[in-house]
Amino acid sequence: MARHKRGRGGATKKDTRDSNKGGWYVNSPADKNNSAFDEYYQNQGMVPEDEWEAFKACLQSDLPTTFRVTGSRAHAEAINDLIKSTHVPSTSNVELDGVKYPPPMQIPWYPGHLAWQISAPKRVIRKSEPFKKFQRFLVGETEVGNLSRQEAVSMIPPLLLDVESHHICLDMCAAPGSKTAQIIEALNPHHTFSTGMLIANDSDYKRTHMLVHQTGRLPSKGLIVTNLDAAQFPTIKLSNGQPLLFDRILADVPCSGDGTLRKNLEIWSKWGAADANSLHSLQLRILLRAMNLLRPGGRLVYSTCSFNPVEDEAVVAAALNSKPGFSLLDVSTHLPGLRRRAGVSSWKVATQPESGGRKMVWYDNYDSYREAVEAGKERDKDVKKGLPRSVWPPNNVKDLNLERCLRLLPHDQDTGGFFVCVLQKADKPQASTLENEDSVLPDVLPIEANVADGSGSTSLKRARSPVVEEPEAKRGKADPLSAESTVPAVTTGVVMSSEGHDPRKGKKEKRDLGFREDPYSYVKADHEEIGTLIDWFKLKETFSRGNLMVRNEYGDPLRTLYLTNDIVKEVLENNDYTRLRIVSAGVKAFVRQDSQTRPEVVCKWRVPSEGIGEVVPHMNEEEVRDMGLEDLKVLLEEQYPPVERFSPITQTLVNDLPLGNIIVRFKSGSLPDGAHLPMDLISPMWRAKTSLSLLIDKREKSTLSLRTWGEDICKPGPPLKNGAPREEEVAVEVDKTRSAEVDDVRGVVDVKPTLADEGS
Ligand SMILES: C[S@@+](CC[C@H](N)C(=O)[O-])C[C@H]1O[C@@H](n2cnc3c(N)ncnc32)[C@H](O)[C@@H]1O
Repeated sequence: MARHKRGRGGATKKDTRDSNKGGWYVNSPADKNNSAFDEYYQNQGMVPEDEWEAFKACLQSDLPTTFRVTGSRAHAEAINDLIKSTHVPSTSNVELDGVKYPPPMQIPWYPGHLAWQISAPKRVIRKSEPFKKFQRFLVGETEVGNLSRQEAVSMIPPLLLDVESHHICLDMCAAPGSKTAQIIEALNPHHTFSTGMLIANDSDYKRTHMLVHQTGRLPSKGLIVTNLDAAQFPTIKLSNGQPLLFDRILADVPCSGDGTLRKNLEIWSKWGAADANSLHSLQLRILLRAMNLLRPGGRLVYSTCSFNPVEDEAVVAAALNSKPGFSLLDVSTHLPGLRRRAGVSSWKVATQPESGGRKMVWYDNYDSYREAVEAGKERDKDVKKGLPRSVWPPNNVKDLNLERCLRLLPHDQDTGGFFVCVLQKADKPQASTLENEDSVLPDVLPIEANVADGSGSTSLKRARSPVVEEPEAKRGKADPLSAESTVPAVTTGVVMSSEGHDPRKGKKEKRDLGFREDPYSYVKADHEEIGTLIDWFKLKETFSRGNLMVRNEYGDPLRTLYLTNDIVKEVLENNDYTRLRIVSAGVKAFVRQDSQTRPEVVCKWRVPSEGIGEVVPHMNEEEVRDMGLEDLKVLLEEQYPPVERFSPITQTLVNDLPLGNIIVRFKSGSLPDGAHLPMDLISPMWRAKTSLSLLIDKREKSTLSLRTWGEDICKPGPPLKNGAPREEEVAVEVDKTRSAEVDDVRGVVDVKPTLADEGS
């Protein structure tokens, strides 16, 4: 693959000049320049000539920080109001070295004005006290899931997906999960019980744990995280034997990422035409698989953070031509206030062959490219494998309504660059739907003849042998383009024997023995432990006691009980979890409090803070105990305050309570010391023999304190004695449970998003 030489830690000017034989200077990231990039996009014409300077200048400038107030929380509005009433005024008159900087501004096109942009540069944020305070607020609220740092343009695809609470959704390339979070929010709007599901998938195992981490801030009983190649996403079976089809699919595919040049500076030096060319096939295979998995009438959003038509319109055009019954949806009236450019219907294709000194070579069409390949002007391996015909505009390109695609150019609204479009599947099932899809050739064999024959026909033949360049780095072990790589149906389930023997079929199904996650099984609804916690928390009939799941083969409630909804249960019970490569499912609803071995503790389970939203709505109202803001102060100031430290009302209340986990509500209000709790707060608390403690971790406590008192009033807890927690040290147990989550993920502890991922 023709590429610019890449320095290990970022190429220096000298390095790159030395490596440059044909006059293609690759600059250091600091230069924010790449002449190949300029030539390529100036030739594409999608940035009008008279806007080139503005486009380029914007790309070379720093990207503003943007974030969203998460929408599924009842208190999203309260948090938004807090920003408006406290932080906007406090940052309104910031001046540094004679320059005035604006306060955070609401992004005009984001629904409910729940998204914000900070234009002040990082240097100013670091130096100015009001911005520093705002930054601390942002970090804390992001940790607890009230805010999500995300690039503005990256917020668009989930908004166009139009998710409702009953939808069955698939996020095919989901990590690190900023769009996944938006889909979860849309599935769980304020105060409604969602019956929908989201499968968030990524082919990179480590990155699926970023997803688990990210979605842990927005717990949902309708969530499954999987680790599969999206282009071969398996057919999921339902209990009636039918395949599961999705109402909504997001294909936010891997891409060359030149739309992120403002924050991923290393792309300046690495950029080359070959990257987009090599990604085209994978992107197309992912999109085609998504189309097969969509239900008739369903909606599919395809997006990239690349400007390149080869990764954008070319993929969409080839997909539309290959699958009848799909059309591009006109979303021009959606998201008013968002400045967007129409998708293009003509584009050019270039390569940068090494033999030509990496000079850009333009090909008008597939045939001229093949001639060059045969004449030895391109790479030797291109004789067998090279660019597919689908990277060029098809002859019927004008019939495809590609202008309905959206391209976001940075200088329009001071954002990153992005491409997005919405595909709608016709209501009536078409010939190539899921039922027969598994038996046909893999989706992206290069597409022959008809597209380029001028007929304008949407029917396509498959070529006999693949002529598709596949990015080596992205390719899995099995070549997905080979005829053997049909998409496997997942038919064995957790109900079957561990050997994967399917009694219905009388044949053995292969399991993925290399997949090292623990199994999933449901605890019997009449299990004694379930009965104990139903009695203890006074859970009503509305609580689905049959939907508590554990991570062991036998359904034993040993350490953690996860709650799922019915559709997730159906998927888990009818499909082999190793074939689906399920990394996590549901929400952590109950955790065993093992240090509490006293006989007086009737129920040894507690609700972790992530389970509160799913458990509390099913409790009898009187089981949620009210406490005052002054009690909250005591609980934050001390880790295990003795009962005598609390208000007389609270002392009377707890004296009547047995030992164990109780759920408390602190009413919104104010204190004479200036504290203000803007919304009711429901939290798990442990009633020990002589003390009380909040069952939330230190970071959550600090954030709560910052929000309510404007400062961190939490004091550090006492050190452990020989590692053994005392009865009062329950809060330490809370943190230990978090490390147990790391055990669950089997050694994958590197879950921090990289710079490139942030807000992608
Ligand atoms: C652009 S990022 C997705 C960003 C994500 N949607 C978000 O909003 O946070 C592309 C992701 O695709 C994943 N990926 C690459 N090849 C894939 C494949 N064949 N199947 C599924 N995921 C893939 C990468 O690991 C990467 O996490």
